[in-house]
Amino acid sequence: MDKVFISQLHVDTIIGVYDFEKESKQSLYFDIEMLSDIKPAAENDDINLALDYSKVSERVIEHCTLKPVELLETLVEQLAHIILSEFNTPQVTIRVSKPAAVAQAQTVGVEITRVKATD
Ligand SMILES: Nc1nc2c(c(=O)[nH]1)N=C([C@H](O)[C@@H](O)CO)CN2
Repeated sequence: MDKVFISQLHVDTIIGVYDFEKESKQSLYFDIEMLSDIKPAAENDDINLALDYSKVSERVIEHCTLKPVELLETLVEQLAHIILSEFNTPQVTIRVSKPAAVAQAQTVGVEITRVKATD
């Protein structure tokens, strides 16, 4: 199937295990890939038939700045659930990077792939 993707979506938010991390925002970067049949949107040239990456981006930013969590794992599981339940995609892969977390590394993070539950 085709994919709609978002690359390096930047969100500043409170995230982390340690006390000092709960006092100031840190940068997270999201790479998101969503399976999508793009043919209906392409054939009709209609945004209403497309998986709108702008709306997904807005929703991710909104959620990240709502209620702080400690782990990247918690955040990406929440986001995968939101994307699969609110948008027309059967599978999402989310990779989140936290570049300031480990000084000796370029970046660190977590990646998950989740599929929509079938009835
Ligand atoms: N697998 C994970 N490991 C770590 C996380 C995390 O969210 N997932 N978080 C931290 C701390 O918050 C760290 O970012 C502070 O430097 C450590 N390990």
